Amino acid sequence: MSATRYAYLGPEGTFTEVALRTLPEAATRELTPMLSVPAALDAVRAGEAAAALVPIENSVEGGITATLDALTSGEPLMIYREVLLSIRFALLVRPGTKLTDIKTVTAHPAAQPQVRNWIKTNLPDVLWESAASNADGARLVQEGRYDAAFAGEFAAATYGLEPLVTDIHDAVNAQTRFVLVGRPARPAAPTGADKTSVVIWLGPDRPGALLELLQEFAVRGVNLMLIQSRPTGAGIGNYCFAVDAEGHIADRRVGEALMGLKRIAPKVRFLGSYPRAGVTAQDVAELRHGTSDQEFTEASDWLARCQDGRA
Ligand SMILES: O=C(O)C(=O)Cc1ccccc1
Repeated sequence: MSATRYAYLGPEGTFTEVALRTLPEAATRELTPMLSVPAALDAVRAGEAAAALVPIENSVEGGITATLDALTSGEPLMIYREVLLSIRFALLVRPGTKLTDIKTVTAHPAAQPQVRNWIKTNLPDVLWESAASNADGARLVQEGRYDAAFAGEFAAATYGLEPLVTDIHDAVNAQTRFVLVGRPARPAAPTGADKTSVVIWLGPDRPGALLELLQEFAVRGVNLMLIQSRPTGAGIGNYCFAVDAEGHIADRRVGEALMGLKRIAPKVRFLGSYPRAGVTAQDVAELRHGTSDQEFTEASDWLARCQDGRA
């Protein structure tokens, strides 16, 4: 693999590939499908790919744990972009298969909570087995290993299948969030609508430790967009916390919150500051009045004037 390639969760025909192709820079890169999220991230760590696009969160069940864990452990990596994609599944079958023929279905584990009700209504006795990705499930149906796969309708042609049912989605407006991950480097400059991701280890049992963590953000008016606990692997009760916060590490209040965390937590891993998908700087400014660096500077100048008797 060449170091300029972008890796992604493959094989060909995943939602991840569709998400990757929405990035303008993907048009100039060779795109290399990988069999799993850890394999895609390891290709980046090994310098075999410049970056990898992987699914990290969906609006139905939250964090995609395999991705969070692969970012939390191993050689550090950083997130440089995010992509949001609305997800609709199709039930892909070998040509000629009818709904009544289907005894087994497959897809990526993150697909299951998004189609569970549909299965209950339409295929109540079916056996579900997980696949490495939705396109991998389609490939397994082509091979005859399962009767049907939930995947993007666009994957049908690649695997010689046909969409028996389309537009399957238990939750309205189900979205999946993907992140473009590279080796650590300076984050892109703030855009005014940014997100910062960190993982925080709080150490052995200490009453109020999680509250202290949250306070570092709350007292500075930093909004949190995701907090997910993950086992550290060191036994029952040992967790770290993956946190997404609004803002950029170069924003004063976000930088100060991270410094606060560094002081109270035994270990903090900075996973990057990057532009938010689907939100503009104007949206953020309207929603978060009083939190920009400029407003901080004005308030601090006013305080200095008060202290000097010049207010
Ligand atoms: O990209 C894919 O096709 C995947 O397998 C990951 C996934 C799973 C569920 C919804 C969106 C993406």
